[in-house]
Amino acid sequence: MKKNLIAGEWLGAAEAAENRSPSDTSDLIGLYARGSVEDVDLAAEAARAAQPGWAATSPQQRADLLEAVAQALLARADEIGTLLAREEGKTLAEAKGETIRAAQVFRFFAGEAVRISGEAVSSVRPGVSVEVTREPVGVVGLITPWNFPIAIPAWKLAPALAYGNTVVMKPAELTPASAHVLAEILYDLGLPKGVFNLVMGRGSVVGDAMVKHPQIDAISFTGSVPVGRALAVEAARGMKKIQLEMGGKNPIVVLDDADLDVAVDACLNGAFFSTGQRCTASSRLIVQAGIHGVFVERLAAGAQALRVGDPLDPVTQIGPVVSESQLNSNLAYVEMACSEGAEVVGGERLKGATEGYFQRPALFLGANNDMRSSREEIFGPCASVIKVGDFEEALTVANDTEFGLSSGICTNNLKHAREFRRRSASGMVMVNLPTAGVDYHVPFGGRKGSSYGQREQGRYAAEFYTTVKTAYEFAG
Ligand SMILES: NC(=O)C1=CN([C@@H]2O[C@H](COP(=O)(O)OP(=O)(O)OC[C@H]3O[C@@H](n4cnc5c(N)ncnc54)[C@H](OP(=O)(O)O)[C@@H]3O)[C@@H](O)[C@H]2O)C=CC1
Ligand SMILES: O=C(O)CCC(=O)C(=O)O
Repeated sequence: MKKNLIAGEWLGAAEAAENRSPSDTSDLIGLYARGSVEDVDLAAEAARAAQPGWAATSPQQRADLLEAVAQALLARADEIGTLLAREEGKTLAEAKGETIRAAQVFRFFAGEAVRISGEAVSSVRPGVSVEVTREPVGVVGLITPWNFPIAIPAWKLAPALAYGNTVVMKPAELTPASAHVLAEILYDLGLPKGVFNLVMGRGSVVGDAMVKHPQIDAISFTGSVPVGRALAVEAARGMKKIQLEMGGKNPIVVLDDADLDVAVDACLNGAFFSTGQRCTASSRLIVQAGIHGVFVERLAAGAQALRVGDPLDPVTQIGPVVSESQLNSNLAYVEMACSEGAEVVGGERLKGATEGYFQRPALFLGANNDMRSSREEIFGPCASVIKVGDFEEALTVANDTEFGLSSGICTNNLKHAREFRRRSASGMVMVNLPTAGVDYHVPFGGRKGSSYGQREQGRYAAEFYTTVKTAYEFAG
């Protein structure tokens, strides 16, 4: 059994969860400890005890540690990428890319650790000086999803450690292996005990205990809207800081003047790569009438030509869906789109060489924005195609959603590109690019029902992982 890392020790558990590959259910990756409420207690206490010491380390020590993690991830990118592809199902190229991205995140925050700064401000009172500084929040709880099993832990953990916090982390039970490797790397690098604690297990047990724990000061969560909302209520009860990254129903507008190749590539990539299992996936393709016919023809041909299969086979472009329940949910949305009047192309379950959860990418043609299949996040390889008359209608439809994570436009018209960037009600806007696939060093997050609290990633991560102190001094 792979064990939890709590207070610097590897601790087993009474129960273990099987980690099986979604592309081959006979491939048992391993048994992973299923932690308990008591494990959360131990981890939170250990993190609390370790926090003052960790905050007192020099920025250079923390930077060196984060840089060493980056190097370890890079040195093992092939091995970790293969493990990640096996446990989550994204292709080997995507999984290796994600591992490298995790390393880049650690390297970025190694730099940030030595750049923590404040402000000296003139007081309005004579003889008084004012200084604004940043301090760690304390103990942070990180609850991470299955769709980016190493990058999301990395972009929560690296800033947490860089700014002097200690951590209790719970990865998704579907994909604990990548997070476990991260824990092994930190352990092998000799991180002081209690600074980083890994508690694997069920969200309803471990995650729930984390958000309720009095020794955990802040929670950073990525996952579904219902769980995120429930955590926010619980965090408010305990007066904890909280940051939520949740769903999306991200639009790409394709205008008549778009470069057809660029638009088709952006939509295929945004909608279907990583099996559509990205909160930034392009799930609503909003297409102007003049280009609609030729665009749909090219898009449908492209979607049907995508090679679905074993993520470890280098020719595969689309891996399996992550789990049977997610596949069943996707298939129900395919049926729903059909019964709502859309013309469905693809979307059926595929038989692979192995027993896995393979699904052909699905397009819901002739959809409108009122259909449930166009409004609810599916989180699979499914995209609605919605025809519109002009730019204004496209923008209105794009913004007509309870979400607001990422949005995109394909156009060669500078005025429309600029207008879209200005008036899109989303946290991230892409021009001639897929809505998914973001840089690691700039803020990530959305508006409306997609996100809550401060932004993740880049320098903006400091807003969540630090707290500001304003000090006044009278020099006499
Ligand atoms: N924004 C995003 O990137 C993601 C969005 N999603 C959306 O969520 C849907 C369902 O996916 P799912 O994995 O079930 O998402 P969840 O929100 O259930 O899971 C995300 C994380 O939260 C944990 N969790 C679950 N329940 C609780 C709880 N009561 N208290 C604290 N933590 C909890 C999970 O643990 P565990 O899984 O171990 O039980 C996991 O670590 C997807 O179809 C998709 O729409 C999913 C993943 C990522
Ligand atoms: O699009 C990306 O690069 C990141 C997506 C993401 O963070 C997510 O799906 O949770």
